[in-house]
Amino acid sequence: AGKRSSKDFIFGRVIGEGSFSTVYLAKDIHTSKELAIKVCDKRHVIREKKAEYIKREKEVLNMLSVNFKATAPFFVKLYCTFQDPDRLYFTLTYAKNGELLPYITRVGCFDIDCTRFYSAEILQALEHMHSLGIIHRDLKPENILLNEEMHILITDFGSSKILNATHRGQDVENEERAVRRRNSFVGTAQYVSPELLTDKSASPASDLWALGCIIYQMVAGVTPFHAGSEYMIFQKILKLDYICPDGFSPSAKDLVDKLLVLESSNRLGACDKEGYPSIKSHPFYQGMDFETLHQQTPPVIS
Ligand SMILES: NC(=O)Nc1ccc2c(c1)=C(Cc1cc(-c3cccc(C(=O)NCCN4CCCCC4)c3)c[nH]1)C(=O)N=2
Repeated sequence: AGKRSSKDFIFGRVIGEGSFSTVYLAKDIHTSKELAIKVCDKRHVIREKKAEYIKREKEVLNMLSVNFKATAPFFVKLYCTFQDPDRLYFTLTYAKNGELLPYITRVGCFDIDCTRFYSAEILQALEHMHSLGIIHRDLKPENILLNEEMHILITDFGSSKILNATHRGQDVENEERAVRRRNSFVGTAQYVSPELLTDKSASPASDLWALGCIIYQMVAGVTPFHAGSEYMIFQKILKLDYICPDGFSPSAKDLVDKLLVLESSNRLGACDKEGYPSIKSHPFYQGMDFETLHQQTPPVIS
């Protein structure tokens, strides 16, 4: 098939809103397949100087589909991109059951089986992403989607970072640190790691911090750091000011306490060489078979 255009699709309702994109449910008129199409307004992207983020998202989505891993199929796919004079279009996987967030809030909090299963799928996805040098940097339940079979699909790589494999000299490091200081990017307040707030240096351990926040949220029904303003949330993060309420599973608390560590290199898994064996071997995941998660029937969220 030649280059696609918006004429190849029937656009339906809005199923997602980003700061400079809108996601529509759409149907491919040739195959009747349902898709999600992320549409970016070119003028808005240019005015907000976000072209770099758009390019990065496309690069990361292509890396993830070229390096597909059967035991970690936990990412939206990018099928094709096209543009017209005013907009950019990304055709992506449609996740029929939408975002993970409403499932957590609707039932108040997850039981231990659901928390173990869904945090294990997120960990499996992080292991694969990080093995490719990709850091998500804005991991949160709104960016974790659920397909028809209720398995996760991670999305929104607009804030991600790709670590380059080549060795960098100190001068490059200094220059990059200067760029970071100018770089205003931080993720979503409740899930942002301390290092992103202080010296803007993101590492794969920044996603492990977000995983800790998400596990806490699944067990407690609320995020560990919450306050009336982003500024107050940041203060709580930098002081590690959170508590696990009574009744919080002791093994989940032990795991959360080992991920929500201010010094990124001291987080559980941060020093693992390949993947995250020290997180996978934590008692909270006792008996979990990470390699076959995608073939397991997810526990019913109730
Ligand atoms: N920033 C981004 O990249 N955003 C993206 C990218 C790709 C993508 C994306 C967002 C998607 C978002 C999405 C949203 C939804 C959705 C929106 C609103 C309602 C529902 C819905 O009702 N689903 C049925 C399950 N509900 C869930 C909530 C409790 C009641 C039952 C789904 C389905 N898929 C998607 O399917 N594919």
